[in-house]
Amino acid sequence: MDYKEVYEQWLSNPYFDEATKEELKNIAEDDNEIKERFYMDLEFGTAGLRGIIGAGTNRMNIYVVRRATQGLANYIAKVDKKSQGVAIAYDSRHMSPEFAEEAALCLAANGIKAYIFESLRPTPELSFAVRHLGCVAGINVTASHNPPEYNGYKVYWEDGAQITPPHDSGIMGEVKSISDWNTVKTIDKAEAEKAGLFQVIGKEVDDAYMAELKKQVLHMDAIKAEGKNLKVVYTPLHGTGNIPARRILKELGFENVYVVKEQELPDGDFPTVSYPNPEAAEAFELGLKLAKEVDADLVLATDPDADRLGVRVKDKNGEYHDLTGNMSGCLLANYEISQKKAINGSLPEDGALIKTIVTTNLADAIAKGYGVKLIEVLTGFKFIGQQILGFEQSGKGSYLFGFEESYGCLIGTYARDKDAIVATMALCEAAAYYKTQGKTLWDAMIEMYEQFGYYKDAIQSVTMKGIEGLQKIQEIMNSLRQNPPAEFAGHKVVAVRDYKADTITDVATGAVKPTGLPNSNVLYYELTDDAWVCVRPSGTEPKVKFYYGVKGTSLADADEKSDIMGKAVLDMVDSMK
Ligand SMILES: O=P(O)(O)OC[C@H]1O[C@H](O)[C@H](O)[C@@H](O)[C@@H]1O
Repeated sequence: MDYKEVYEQWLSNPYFDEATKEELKNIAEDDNEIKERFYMDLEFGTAGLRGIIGAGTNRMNIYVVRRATQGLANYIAKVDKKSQGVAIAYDSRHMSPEFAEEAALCLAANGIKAYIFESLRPTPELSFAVRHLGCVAGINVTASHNPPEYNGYKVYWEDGAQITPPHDSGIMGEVKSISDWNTVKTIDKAEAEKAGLFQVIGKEVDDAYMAELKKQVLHMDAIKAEGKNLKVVYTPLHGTGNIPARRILKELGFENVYVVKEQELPDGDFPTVSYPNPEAAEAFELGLKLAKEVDADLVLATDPDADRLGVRVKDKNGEYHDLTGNMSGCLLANYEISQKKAINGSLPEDGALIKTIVTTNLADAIAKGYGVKLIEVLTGFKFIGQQILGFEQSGKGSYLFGFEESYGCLIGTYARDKDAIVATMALCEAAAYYKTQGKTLWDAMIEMYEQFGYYKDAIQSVTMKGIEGLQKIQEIMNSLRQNPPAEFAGHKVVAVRDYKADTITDVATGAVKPTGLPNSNVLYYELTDDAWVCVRPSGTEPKVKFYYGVKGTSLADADEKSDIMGKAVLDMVDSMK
């Protein structure tokens, strides 16, 4: 069926409600809009479904949510795990509670018990809840850090991580095979409750989650000594972090937590930011203003579903420094690994630090420095979660720390997705610990660079929206594959990794070896002088991402090299637009 036919079907099928039809009738004269909404079904990307809220198969609405849930229910029935139930959470976005309830009612109609949170909760708490309640799966209605017009649907399996093979293709296959909307089930809420298939959850899971976070503290002594002195500015960016982040800090003894008032309460319009992403400088504008007023040691911002944490830290001269996800991830990796070693006397023989392929090589240097294994996975925290499961199943491997450049990390294994609440806690703990030694977090950062090398990494993203944008992104990837660059900013390409073709080609010898990772549309250039460039289409936003990294001899040298590399990357992007 072409997009026009699908559009007509939505208009004529009694299954769809009148408001949806009205919305669709209003675009009858706009062929391009009809095409954008119906030329494809919304697909699972890096982190589940993500799309603009509205009517259409390529949009987020109750029908797309129900169909995805019916596919999940069919898969759960197939693997014979219906009795375990499914946990459901949602964030502060428009339609999030509605979509969550639709998902719960679809599951209930399929005889699967839904455990649905009473109000908004962070993504990591959902991941924890799946494990805690012994559910077979989890659903989180969130579009993470995307702009306000978006919503999304993340799916978790019983280990608490977002779905990876074989469950991802199994579930997606079930969703795709639903062609008749009338096979998508739902029931009344009262009926679902009566049948014991709709259970509201809240406090008990919250308390258990908090208890797990507290178990991750390494230096309660430092918190006791400095918790009352450390000044922290925190913003939940209108999302889910407000209550849990403040609760954990308060219960541990951090007395000076200043919350950015204008961004404290949940609001799906995200009125103070155009883009609620801690990677964007604007997310910190109000936080930094408050930090200067109260002379805070650090500024923390969690994204709307509180799985990612952005960080700014004050140095001894009172200047605030931006920490990228690579920097804060390494700072925490170094703190966690060094202190576990100090406290336990040694690290587990099979301890591992896990990062994604687009994450800084400083992580490799840290792992090497502590003699622990470094594991690289594709982009997506789900692949870090998958490694933890692998350790459990094989009995080999101990998880030390895992992080990504995009501000996600996890301490401990109580959850299997990145957790900005535990990261908030650990950064405050690390700040308290370094304060007991007369150091700031920025001092610790510089010490780490001195020990392991001045690595600097950055990213340039180019937004290309709609069908045309998608094609353009494919053209960029194709053109790079056909004409491999020989150098970037004077750094020669030593090897080309093509994760789609599963090849690593040594440029000098022509020798080819496999990447060792699943297929993915990613190109990675290993360059001379420890530099690198990587290109991949985003799986959550209409963007192509250019990541790059350099290694300098000092902070200033790394900055300069990074600027030059950034310019070379931008020139390349411009020439391809
Ligand atoms: O780069 P994208 O595909 O848009 O994904 C953006 C981010 O999405 C999730 O948060 C993943 O866990 C991250 O690994 C990823 O960096």
